[in-house]
Amino acid sequence: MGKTIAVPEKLKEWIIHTFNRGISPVAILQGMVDKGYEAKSAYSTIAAVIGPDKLKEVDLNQLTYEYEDVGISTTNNKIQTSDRDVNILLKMEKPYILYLDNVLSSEECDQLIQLSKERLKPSTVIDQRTGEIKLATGRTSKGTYFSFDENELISKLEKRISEITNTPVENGEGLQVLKYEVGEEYKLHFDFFPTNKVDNSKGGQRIGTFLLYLNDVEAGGETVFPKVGLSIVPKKGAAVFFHYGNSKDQVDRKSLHASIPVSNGEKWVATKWIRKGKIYE
Ligand SMILES: O=C(O)CCC(=O)C(=O)O
Ligand SMILES: [Fe+2]
Repeated sequence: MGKTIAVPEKLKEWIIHTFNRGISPVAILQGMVDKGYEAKSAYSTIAAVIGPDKLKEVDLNQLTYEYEDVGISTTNNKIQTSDRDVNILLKMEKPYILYLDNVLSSEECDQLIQLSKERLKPSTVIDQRTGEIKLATGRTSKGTYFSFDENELISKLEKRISEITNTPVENGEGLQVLKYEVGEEYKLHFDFFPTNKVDNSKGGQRIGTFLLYLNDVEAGGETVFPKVGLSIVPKKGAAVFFHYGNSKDQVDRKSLHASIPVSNGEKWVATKWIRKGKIYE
């Protein structure tokens, strides 16, 4: 026989009301955990009110993120790499975020933009009337990838990122460069993979993102973390590093983020997603 638990009347009403509004039991559970309920007791409470079968898919392990030491020493207000001193402008613990300046020189930013420009292909669409491929109007967002160790500049940056983040270069995915024009954005998202879609043969889950700002943006284009009300203003040569995966394969949902629309000028960024283990041999 299952344990009977006494659920306060108000809480019971709230759970039933929320469930009847179409909110999924998992979201109700997440909401209770976010409000401070312990995951297991929130689970038993909801199970007692609407039935345990509704919570079958829930992975309790993913409900509360355990913060671990990321292994980056920040006591000197800077991080020393073999070719550069990087300044720490901001530190946040939960989620773990560092805003760093002087990560790239102005020349390195320009070089990376230049190299990317050559490979950005204008977005195309198929003309619905004639079937011909034509340039898309209004869709100007573009991106490109550099493969691991692709050229001298990329290798130098990969080494620097690895030293700053204290992760092996082999854990980093190929650098992605994105260009946003006025009005373009990157809507709210997580960078980690859905926890049931992790490929352990390729380094496993993503655990961190190293985002480099390659130019100064005239207006807009901030990287925002709405769960903690943080907005990072792009600055040429600066970078934001956020960490969201631990040794228990949990992911930090506080790392939700977006790039808000550019309102004036353009925005260039380079992203390196870092996995838990080695992607390449
Ligand atoms: O451009 C930004 O500020 C955010 C980019 C981003 O979230 C990503 O590349 O995953
Ligand atoms: Fe992202």
